[in-house]
Amino acid sequence: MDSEVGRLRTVLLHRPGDELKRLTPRNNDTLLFDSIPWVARAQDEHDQFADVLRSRGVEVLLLTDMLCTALAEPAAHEAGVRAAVDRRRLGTDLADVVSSHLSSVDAESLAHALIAGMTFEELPAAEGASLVRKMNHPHDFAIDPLPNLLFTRDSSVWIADTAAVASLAMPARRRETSLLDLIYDHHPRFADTELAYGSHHAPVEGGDVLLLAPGVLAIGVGERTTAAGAESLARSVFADDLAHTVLAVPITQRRATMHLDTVCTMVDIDAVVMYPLARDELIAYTLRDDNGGLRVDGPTPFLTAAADAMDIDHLRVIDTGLDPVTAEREQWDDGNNTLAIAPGTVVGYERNVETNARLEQDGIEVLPIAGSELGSGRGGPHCMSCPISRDSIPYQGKPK
Ligand SMILES: NC(=O)NCCC[C@H](N)C(=O)O
Repeated sequence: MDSEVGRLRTVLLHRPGDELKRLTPRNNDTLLFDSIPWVARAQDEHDQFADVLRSRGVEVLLLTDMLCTALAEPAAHEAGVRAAVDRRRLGTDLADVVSSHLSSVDAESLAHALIAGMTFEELPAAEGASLVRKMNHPHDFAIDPLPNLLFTRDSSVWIADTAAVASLAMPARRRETSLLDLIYDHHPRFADTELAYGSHHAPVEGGDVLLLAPGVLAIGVGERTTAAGAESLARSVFADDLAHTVLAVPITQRRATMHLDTVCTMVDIDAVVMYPLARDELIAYTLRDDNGGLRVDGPTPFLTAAADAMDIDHLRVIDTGLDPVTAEREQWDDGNNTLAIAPGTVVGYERNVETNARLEQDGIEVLPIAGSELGSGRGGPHCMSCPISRDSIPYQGKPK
């Protein structure tokens, strides 16, 4: 997979489940949701998203199904139990109880515990006293839920035929990558898949990684991905021959712009939808391999650096919204966060009326989906999808 826009063949989604039912007004900020979603409606909206993709010939893999299949293998089941049980939180006695309970349950129940977490009152009864059990409220989490698993773009990103497991920055999301490790290591579908990066490296989240063109990556550096992460992913993709140029793009460190894909996504081979303020302000450092070392040039304006690296005259930019206020509102509601399913065809939230109209005016087909509940986690179609296979795009470079 060498672009963000080649015809989408296979994508990994996560249909939200009981983990969303764990959100309360007391924990939603820590768990990175802006409000408490209506879970059944969020599931309907997600089903509609998956159906739109299927109707266009995309194979949709669901993370829970993939995890259950992976966990059917005994080694994966053991690794899953280890990933669920935090001995520092539970203490030795209770950790042993929880481990032995989870070791005895089937793959579906273990997957449920890994995704939806477990409260203290849901733990199995056991002989003997546990101070930890006594001193925690029954509704406290013994295993944290993972409501942000919905945003499969962030936990892993495919570059060429390689799956790069991310290194997530926020404590509420860190354990997600252990589930991706289980799937990529143990699901038969990925037996021959090369793996890259991983959670032991400096922070990189997939929503910051955009495949601008074959061999060209842009990596946002901001609230989630650090400069060390961008440098380390650049070294890794150069060493594996997955890219020749990486653009490290500083983005404002705040929630509205937590990832590069919140301000810019590709909608065609040579076009992006972009937040106007970002268009004027974004810069990029250009990283290339220098005989095993790194060469860093710039900064230069992002759009110039991108066109140079992509070897095209210029990158077409379609603005979010109509006026600055509409643009700000629609950027917040993920108007920029489109998922391309082919060059010039994208999925976008229906609520971003002005941005979608601009896209259509510029010849981009928009397949609208509802997102009133899904959007409460602050992520759109691009965040909610991890493309695994796309057709190659025709070479766009200028004739030499
Ligand atoms: N690529 C993205 O922008 N993903 C959205 C992630 C939203 C999630 N609630 C988070 O804060 O990480």
